Amino acid sequence: MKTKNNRILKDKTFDKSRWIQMPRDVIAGHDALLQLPNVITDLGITGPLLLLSGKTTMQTTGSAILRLLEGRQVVSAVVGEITYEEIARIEELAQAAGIVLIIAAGGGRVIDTAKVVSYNLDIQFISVPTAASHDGIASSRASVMTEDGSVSVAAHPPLAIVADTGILAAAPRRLMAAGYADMVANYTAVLDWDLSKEKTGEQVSEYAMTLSMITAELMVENAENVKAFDEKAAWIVMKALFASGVAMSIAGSSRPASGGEHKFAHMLERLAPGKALHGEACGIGTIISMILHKGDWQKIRRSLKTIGAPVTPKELDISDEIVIEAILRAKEIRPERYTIFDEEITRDQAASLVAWLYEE
Ligand SMILES: NC(=O)C1=CN([C@@H]2O[C@H](COP(=O)(O)OP(=O)(O)OC[C@H]3O[C@@H](n4cnc5c(N)ncnc54)[C@H](O)[C@@H]3O)[C@@H](O)[C@H]2O)C=CC1
Ligand SMILES: O=C(CO)COP(=O)(O)O
Ligand SMILES: [Zn+2]
Repeated sequence: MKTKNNRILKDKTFDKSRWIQMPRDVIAGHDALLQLPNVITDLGITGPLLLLSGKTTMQTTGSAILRLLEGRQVVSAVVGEITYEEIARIEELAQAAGIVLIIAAGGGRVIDTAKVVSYNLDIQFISVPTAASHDGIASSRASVMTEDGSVSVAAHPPLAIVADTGILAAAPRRLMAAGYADMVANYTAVLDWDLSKEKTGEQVSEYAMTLSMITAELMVENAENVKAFDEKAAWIVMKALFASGVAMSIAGSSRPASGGEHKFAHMLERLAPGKALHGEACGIGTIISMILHKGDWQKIRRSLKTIGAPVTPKELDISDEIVIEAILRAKEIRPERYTIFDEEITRDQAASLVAWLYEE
């Protein structure tokens, strides 16, 4: 792994200064993908490119990108699960081909993989989301699956984002509903950060908290518009996903967008792999967390129901027992991150929390 001077600076903790990294170019809207060649030219990048995509998305957006970049040297690779092994495989490929820029076209896992490889090899990357399913599109953090569960690691934010609302609107509706739920999760993520400040003295960023909270509020206010799952809806959700990513970059951690509801979601993914999309699990975690915080959980539940995101384990084909287990074991994920799930919850309490999910 290369260690450049700027990496040393970036990783160093300064008492009185902060290093915030943000994307430089953001191109969003109808047919935005067609601008990709211009974006690369604008960035002044010449040399071999690496296109990363998923199994499905390589055949659609990935292929379209290869056509758009005809005449340039492009190596392509399909990314699987996001694990350290997979990251190492892509790093070897990038180094062997002398790659100067990565283009990540896919869902959250593809983009997170590119982010980590970009950071580790000090190569820039462009984020081309194919689904409005997560708020990692712009953030400088990545979530990596390990044997001990999900870990949040330092990564590069994209140098540019090319978000084509036509592509996002054409993706399965379930994906945009998941992105919506990942945003609604910001409500309880912020409440947990505040709770941790009170209980553990953790430092918070008021700016990051406010920005994160606004994105959640905008989602709830726009539930009826998002429900259409058209390009306008993609635009609304995309803007919020972007802003939430910026909140994470300001904070220098995923804290403003990931609290106990995310710890629950990561545990659920471990206990019932492949059943729920990340955002879907976070949505259910948010309802549970809001009940624990004694906040307006019905508002969260109503808004998720409006856009068709799941609000019960049954809708995800997951048993109530597994969800109870995920509530009780959420604290095992990132124990250093204090949230309401780290307070004492008995099995009976967890069971009644799950029962509340089914209440009309
Ligand atoms: N770094 C960060 O700040 C964040 C990272 N994440 C991470 O992102 C991941 C979740 O992202 P997701 O996109 O939900 O998961 P994902 O990357 O697994 O994608 C979900 C599914 O959607 C498919 N898909 C994507 N675009 C499609 C399209 N246009 N048409 C048809 N199928 C399409 C993918 O092939 C995949 O099967 C998790 O690993 C999560 O931890 C989530 C939020 C923030
Ligand atoms: O998913 C996130 C925000 O939506 C952040 O990811 P982590 O929960 O892995 O920190
Ligand atoms: Zn999330």
